[in-house]
Amino acid sequence: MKTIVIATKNAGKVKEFEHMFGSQYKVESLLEKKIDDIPETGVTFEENAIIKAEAVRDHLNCTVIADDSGLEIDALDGRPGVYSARYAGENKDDEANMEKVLQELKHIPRDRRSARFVCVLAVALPDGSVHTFTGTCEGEIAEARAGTNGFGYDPVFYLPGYKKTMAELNAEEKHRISHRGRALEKLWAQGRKLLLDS
Ligand SMILES: O=P(O)(O)OP(=O)(O)OP(=O)(O)OC[C@H]1O[C@@H](n2cnc3c(O)ncnc32)[C@H](O)[C@@H]1O
Ligand SMILES: [Mg+2]
Repeated sequence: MKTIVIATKNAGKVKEFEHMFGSQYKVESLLEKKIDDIPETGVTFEENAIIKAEAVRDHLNCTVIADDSGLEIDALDGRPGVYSARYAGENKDDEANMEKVLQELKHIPRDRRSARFVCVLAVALPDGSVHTFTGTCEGEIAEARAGTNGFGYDPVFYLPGYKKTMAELNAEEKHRISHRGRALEKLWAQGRKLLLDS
């Protein structure tokens, strides 16, 4: 089976990639490789995805996929955005991040709680090229956490069409509509050849 390297140390993402690449690839991540933390110095998801993919590609000399993602809240002018992982502090605490968002939106009524998840996948190839694929998922910030599936901000991300938070969907349902699922769909449709040829 072919191996695909995902340049992430986020266990929640790894689980989703394992699910999505399914039987076709053996997924390896930075959880089991000795690679220093890569500073995410970009100001856009795309810049950060490219930084992570290229750094790991240059280190391992193979095809690498990186995922930079986050939550954009309209009432907060798009924050936390690229700072989603460290919104409440350097230790990347999902609970603290959600609490901060809920507090900041405490007095914001339902019709002004719109938000979206964004995911940019960057595929860096050994020939030096890099290709990006973007997916988004629209929703609202709930007034309280609900659900235990998924990871990160999923318990506070409410999907009006489903009357559930992202953390109340099962893995299949999340992948069908999520920012990551949609970005991967584009990668499959437009960039699959990149992976097959590499
Ligand atoms: O950089 P890597 O090593 O991949 O891991 P990370 O956790 O730092 O990942 P990002 O820099 O892309 O930051 C993403 C942030 O957005 C959150 N996030 C991304 N995708 C999500 C999803 O599907 N559901 C809930 N939260 C998500 C996640 O919890 C992080 O706080
Ligand atoms: Mg990160």
